[in-house]
Amino acid sequence: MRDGAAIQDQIPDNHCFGCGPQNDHGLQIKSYWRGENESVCEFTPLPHHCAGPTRYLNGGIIATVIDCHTICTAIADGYRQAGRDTGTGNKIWYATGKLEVQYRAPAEIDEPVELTAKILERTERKTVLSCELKSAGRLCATANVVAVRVPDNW
Ligand SMILES: CCCCCCCCCCCCCC(=O)SCCNC(=O)CCNC(=O)[C@H](O)C(C)(C)COP(=O)(O)OP(=O)(O)OC[C@H]1O[C@@H](n2cnc3c(N)ncnc32)[C@H](O)[C@@H]1OP(=O)(O)O
Repeated sequence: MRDGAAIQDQIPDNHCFGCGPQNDHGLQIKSYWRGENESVCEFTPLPHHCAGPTRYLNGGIIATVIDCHTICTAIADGYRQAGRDTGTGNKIWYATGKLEVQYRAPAEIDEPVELTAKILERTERKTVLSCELKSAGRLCATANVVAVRVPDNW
């Protein structure tokens, strides 16, 4: 279950490698709200996203999709807290202040990965989130992320 349009398709001017619709060479992940404080994302790896062994997903790609899914969730939440639809009015941006990933099991390269992010805490300047990444139903990575609000000229 997921709510509404993809968060990334509502955030303007995003050229990020992991989540920017404007980046033709990027991963272009898509995240969706699932209720008030939770969001989900499904990403299908390509063969060249592999680790050393070709059957497993590269750890940097795992960190990137977690980073982008959680930061885009923080951005969309910033708009929600301001009482606006995502992407409307003055731009709201967050950058990654902290990204702590624990790799618990290898993720299969030929299976989609499923991410679930949860907002744990929010203040004026930062949003703290947790994230789980699963592959074929198995928990492969967990993360703690601090998203810090940054100005438009960051
Ligand atoms: C136009 C902008 C575009 C932005 C890109 C969007 C692309 C779309 C999505 C892209 C998706 C991909 C996204 C990417 O890849 S973003 C690219 C990767 N990230 C970076 O390059 C960030 C580089 N760092 C900075 O710019 C600054 O250091 C930041 C902005 C992070 C903080 O700046 P500053 O130091 O001035 O902030 P502050 O001192 O006022 O603190 C504010 C609050 O934050 C808390 N805190 C700070 N750091 C940390 C930390 N390390 N751990 C824990 N907490 C931390 C701090 O305690 C305080 O909390 P509190 O004490 O108030 O409770």
